Amino acid sequence: MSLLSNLNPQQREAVKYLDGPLLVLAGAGSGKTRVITRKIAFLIADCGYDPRAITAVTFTNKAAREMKARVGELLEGKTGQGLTVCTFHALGLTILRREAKRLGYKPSFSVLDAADTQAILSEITKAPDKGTLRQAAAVISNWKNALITPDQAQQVAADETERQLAVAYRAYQDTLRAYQAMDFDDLIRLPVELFRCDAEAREAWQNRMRHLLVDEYQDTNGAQYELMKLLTGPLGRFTAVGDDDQAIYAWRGADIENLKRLAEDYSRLKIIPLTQNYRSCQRILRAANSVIRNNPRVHEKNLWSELGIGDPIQVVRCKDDRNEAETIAMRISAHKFEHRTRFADYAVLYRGNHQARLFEEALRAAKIPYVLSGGQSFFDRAEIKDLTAYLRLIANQDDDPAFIRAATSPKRGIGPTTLEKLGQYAAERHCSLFEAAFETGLQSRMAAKQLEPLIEFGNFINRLAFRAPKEPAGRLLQELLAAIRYEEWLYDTEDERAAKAKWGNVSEFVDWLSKKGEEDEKSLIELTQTVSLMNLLEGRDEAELDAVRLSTLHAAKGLEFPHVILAGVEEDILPHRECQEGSRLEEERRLMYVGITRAQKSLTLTCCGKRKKGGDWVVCEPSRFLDEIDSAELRHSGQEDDSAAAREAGRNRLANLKAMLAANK
Ligand SMILES: Nc1ncnc2c1ncn2[C@@H]1O[C@H](COP(=O)(O)OP(=O)(O)OP(=O)(O)O)[C@@H](O)[C@H]1O
Ligand SMILES: [Mg+2]
Repeated sequence: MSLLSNLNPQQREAVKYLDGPLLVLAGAGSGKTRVITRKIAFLIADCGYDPRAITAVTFTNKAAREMKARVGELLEGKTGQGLTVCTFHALGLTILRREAKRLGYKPSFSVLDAADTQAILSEITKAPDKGTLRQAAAVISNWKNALITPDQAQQVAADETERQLAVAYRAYQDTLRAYQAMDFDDLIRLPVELFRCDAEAREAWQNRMRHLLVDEYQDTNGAQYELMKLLTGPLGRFTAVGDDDQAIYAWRGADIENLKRLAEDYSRLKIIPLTQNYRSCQRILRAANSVIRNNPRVHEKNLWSELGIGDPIQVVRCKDDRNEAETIAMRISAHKFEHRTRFADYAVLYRGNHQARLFEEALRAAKIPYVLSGGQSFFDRAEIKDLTAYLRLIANQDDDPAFIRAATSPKRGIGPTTLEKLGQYAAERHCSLFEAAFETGLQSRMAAKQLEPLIEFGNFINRLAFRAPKEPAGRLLQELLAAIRYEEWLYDTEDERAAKAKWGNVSEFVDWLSKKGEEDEKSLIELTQTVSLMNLLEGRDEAELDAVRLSTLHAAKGLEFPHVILAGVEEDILPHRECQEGSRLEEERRLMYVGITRAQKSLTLTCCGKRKKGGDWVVCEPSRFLDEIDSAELRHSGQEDDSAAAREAGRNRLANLKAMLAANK
């Protein structure tokens, strides 16, 4: 197969174009991601590029894995060895691992996740509640993403609150440095800082990278854009693809202005639009177009499709949230039976994580297998965080948060008083907790009973740290778990069911790390840094299960499913209660657009008459976005009609369905 077959003329042009910077600006399902995958294979197989000279950036680790696999298939045996496909953060991590020393870091620095950084910020700001803390974290993160230093933040601070935040920002950065730790924003910000002031490093990376491809460009932030510019040099050897109508990460610092900036910064920028949609039936596409038309748009796109008209879009009104979940489960069962599909053909998408619980319950009750994405990550579980604390400390003994967590789980006689004394001593000596534990000065301040477990713990970590660079990660982990008697501790402190579940997670984590260590030939230290990144947006690899996908709208970006159920299409949910006007409402509308355009063959929108919120019933109204779809495309049904006749009809349908399912067994 030619690498240029099954592409339309515009796609083909985009794949072949190598004369300068290129932006493919096009609507959902128009084949942007396909252009990237093909172009990578084309550069390697037809243009003779060394795979090591090509980097592609995707939005999630999962998307990266899929893209890499797809390129592998396209290359049909030709080797793509050395090709980099990863997220912006993983790319930053790769750069920093090699260049850490130039920035005054050791290569085994820690990567902190959001929970760790919030804990540090909470110490610094003494924020009275979670809301204030989150806000402080957001302001600082925005500064970092806009490449504003603590000094500059102090200068531009508009009022006393901002001035205080700027002071906190500096303290926060100093703390991270003392811990030899970086947060997610640093993974982008620091390479930019390096490349801006170190011409040698910059040129080395520019020479190494012959072409950079960026998917979902509309959701990059200022720092990511700067990194892309610095990496691709003045010639702008890149292909960016994106859709301004799908920009849904402004709340995390993404800046849609980056699309405009591209045209301003590169006078030679070539822009290729794509207009044919290959994903969705016409009705779905018309609905998507009619919703997004209500946003003021710079780039009008009128997507069309040849995939037939398709079924009307179902709007199902449910009595309440529980009934919504049950209705969805029932409809999936019935639809699957009728159309002989797979569970994996269905996705239930929703605005907020809290909506997932009822869907999980209903699917479980109906014996429908499901996978959850965008929810609480596997890596956020307490038992996994305990283990990663050990790993982080083994890699980097300056990491105080990891020290505290590892030293106290399982309990080993290092209590709060010991830690407080140790902390005071370390602060006076300007050293890490780990280092302080071994200092002779500490002995005069602590009883032997307190000191002993500290020294023992320190020696234990030292022994593992010595072996970590050389030995297989899996074996080391097994030994670690046995030595700290983690399983026993779980059974001592938790009830049996919880302990069993947690130990199951730990075992799975160890298997996962061992496998990854072998596959990628990575040491425990490198794996540890990667684990923090896994937290960012998604869970671990889901095996290829035949299961319904439960996902937030944000996490569904770039994906497609034959049958999509968009749940909770109600005022105060979608659009979200806090996003009722202006640019925030527009972002909600884009979220709705992203949701609709995930569907290939059928789309169902559900909404409830009332919902339980904090123990009380709240009356709900259908979303204004429903009114934006031409009513001729919609077919309404549901239980709003609570008459005896309607209930009777509902019961009959349920009985019929049960009979059908029984006959199918
Ligand atoms: N020329 C083509 N011929 C046939 N199928 C195509 C073509 N281009 C793309 N497709 C298919 O259309 C679907 C959508 O493509 P793709 O995911 O690349 O779109 P996209 O623009 O990246 O969408 P999104 O904006 O949602 O990320 C995929 O199933 C892809 O395989
Ligand atoms: Mg895509």
